[in-house]
Amino acid sequence: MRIAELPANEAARIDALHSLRILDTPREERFDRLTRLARRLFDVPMAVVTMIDVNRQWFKSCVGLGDATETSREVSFCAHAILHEEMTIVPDATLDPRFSGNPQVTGEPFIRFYAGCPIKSESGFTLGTLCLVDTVPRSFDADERALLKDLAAMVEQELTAVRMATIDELTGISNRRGFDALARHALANSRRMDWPACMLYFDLDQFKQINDRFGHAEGDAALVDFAALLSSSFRESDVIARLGGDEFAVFLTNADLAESDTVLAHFAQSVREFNVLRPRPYALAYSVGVVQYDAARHADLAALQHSADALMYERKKTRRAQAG
Ligand SMILES: Nc1nc2c(ncn2[C@@H]2O[C@H](COP(=O)(O)OP(=O)(O)OP(=O)(O)O)[C@@H](O)[C@H]2O)c(=O)[nH]1
Repeated sequence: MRIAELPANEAARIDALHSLRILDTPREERFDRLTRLARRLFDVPMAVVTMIDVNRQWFKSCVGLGDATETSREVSFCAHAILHEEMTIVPDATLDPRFSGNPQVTGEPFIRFYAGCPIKSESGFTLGTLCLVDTVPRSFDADERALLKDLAAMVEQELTAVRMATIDELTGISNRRGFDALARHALANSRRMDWPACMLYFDLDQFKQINDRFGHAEGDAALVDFAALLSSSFRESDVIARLGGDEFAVFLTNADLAESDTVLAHFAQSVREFNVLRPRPYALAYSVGVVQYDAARHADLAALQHSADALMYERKKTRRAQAG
């Protein structure tokens, strides 16, 4: 078995993949219908949409592989397929030195045939593949190649649709819909693992004044700056979003109130430094409410969000009163 080398643009490719925020999201019918269709059209037992992450291949959708959601990158056929512009066809894996000793060939699920068509991001990075797998050797003619390419293009369209529906166009972080999906998933995970989780609800102070005094474009720039400060201060595993207007939220997994306060202090310092080092005609200021998830108080994510919003509003009122 040969382990695939890394693509030349690996760091930028991983950034592009992570910015889609699709990894570890739940299964979606829009992708499942394409893998089901592929399995039927090509009469293969397995069809998968994979994303090649740093150390693993993660399945956005798979039929015929049971409940598997990922494998290590080392044993991934698709880690090889993403190195090529054209699709990768392996008629018989036992005869291919890259794969003959692969545990997925020598053992379950006994892969023999593989066809993987690269899936690209809108910016042109190969994120993963749409692949077909069979347990018997087979050939793949020109018509079949064209058909697989068409299906891969449909997967790319769905990825674009997901991005457009879940990412805030101005700031590039998740929008409300993206936040709801990712944070709900993260909350379910925290409950299962019995981890603490916190919701942080931010609202910029006096934001309307930035628009009124310096123009809408400057207001937009302030929102972009704030989103970038959030993104650089929190972990990649945290869910960061612009919920709308000048409201932002962060969902912290495996963090209690004390840890949230530490992270928030670090964030406040970053904002202070930003205001000094990148002087704009105004300073960024915000109010924030932090609430730790408590199953007895919060029936669901919406209830948690509501508590954090209410607390933020209390803080804002206090700040306003103090400002006089
Ligand atoms: N530039 C810009 N402005 C926006 C955008 N979305 C909403 N706004 C403006 O954001 C402002 C939000 O107002 P508020 O949060 O009520 O005002 P504020 O001045 O921050 O008030 P406080 O939160 O009480 O300090 C409104 O004036 C909206 O028009 C956007 O995408 N870009």
